[in-house]
Amino acid sequence: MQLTINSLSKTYSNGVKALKDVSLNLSNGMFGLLGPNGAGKSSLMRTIATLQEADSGSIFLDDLNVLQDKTKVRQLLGYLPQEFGVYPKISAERMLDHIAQLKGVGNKSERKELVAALLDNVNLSKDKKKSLGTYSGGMKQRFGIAQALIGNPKLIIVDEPTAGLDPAERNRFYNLLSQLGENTIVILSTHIVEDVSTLCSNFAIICQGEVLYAGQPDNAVKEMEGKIFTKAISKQELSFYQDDFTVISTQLKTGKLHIRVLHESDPGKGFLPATPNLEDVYFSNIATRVDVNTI
Ligand SMILES: Nc1ncnc2c1ncn2[C@@H]1O[C@H](COP(=O)(O)OP(=O)(O)OP(=O)(O)O)[C@@H](O)[C@H]1O
Repeated sequence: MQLTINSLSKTYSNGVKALKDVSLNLSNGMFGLLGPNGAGKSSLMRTIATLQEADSGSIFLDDLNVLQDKTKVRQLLGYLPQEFGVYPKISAERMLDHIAQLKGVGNKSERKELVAALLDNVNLSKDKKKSLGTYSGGMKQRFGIAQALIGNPKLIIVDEPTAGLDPAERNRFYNLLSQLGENTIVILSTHIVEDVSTLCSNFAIICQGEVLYAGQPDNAVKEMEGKIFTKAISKQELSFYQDDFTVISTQLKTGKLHIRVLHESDPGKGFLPATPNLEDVYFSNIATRVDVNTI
């Protein structure tokens, strides 16, 4: 399948331009949509999920016009929104059975089998009788994936799923997501660079409603080779370095400020060459729009 987004724009009634001429091409596999808070990720996800209108532009899932044929799109869609409410007193098993019924799985024994397979898939079988209100953040997210998988969706959208998960739960969630990508388009919206480097074969960086970069994580990192340099400085010197260099990240460690700069060639002045990573790609792109130095 192919998801083709062409020149999509959206301005909210308060004047915020959430999407500005966004164009992206997605194929089967995991696609990371990376951007800071307020970048426009959720606006894009909600538009693809047919939950809100765009002002202009088009989205096609193969030949299907997403912005017009909403009912057909919803039959192919699995959506895990950023915030989703659960009925606290109902068990995961009963809730999944109910959602499966709503999604048209009428036969009771078929539903039972489906729910058991889903619970097993997201590793919640042993907790299936517990009420959803007692679930941890990670368990809720895994339940969210289970409900999104009902009906064998061809397009799965997960909006910032790992925010707030502890490392073990995040790993469990990564493992679950990485099994999904092969025959479906999975769009993972996140502000966590590690989510993309761990899971995604393709990604885009979005900031202030615009796509700043689209490509493969490995290639993006390769393009940075020989251009990232690091130096430990005192905190007071930062503004001086910011005047002369593109400082893309700062990290305070044992009283020293470790800065990373983007520079076409060795800047000298005590800088050391550094091995680039996806965070460098991310910060060097968004540094053109927002202040990335947070001390
Ligand atoms: N319904 C709305 N009405 C007005 N402005 C909105 C609405 N929804 C979002 N915005 C604004 O649009 C911009 C993009 O928001 P959006 O939620 O799409 O970004 P995001 O990348 O998902 O951010 P976050 O990671 O914080 O969820 C922000 O400036 C936000 O305040």
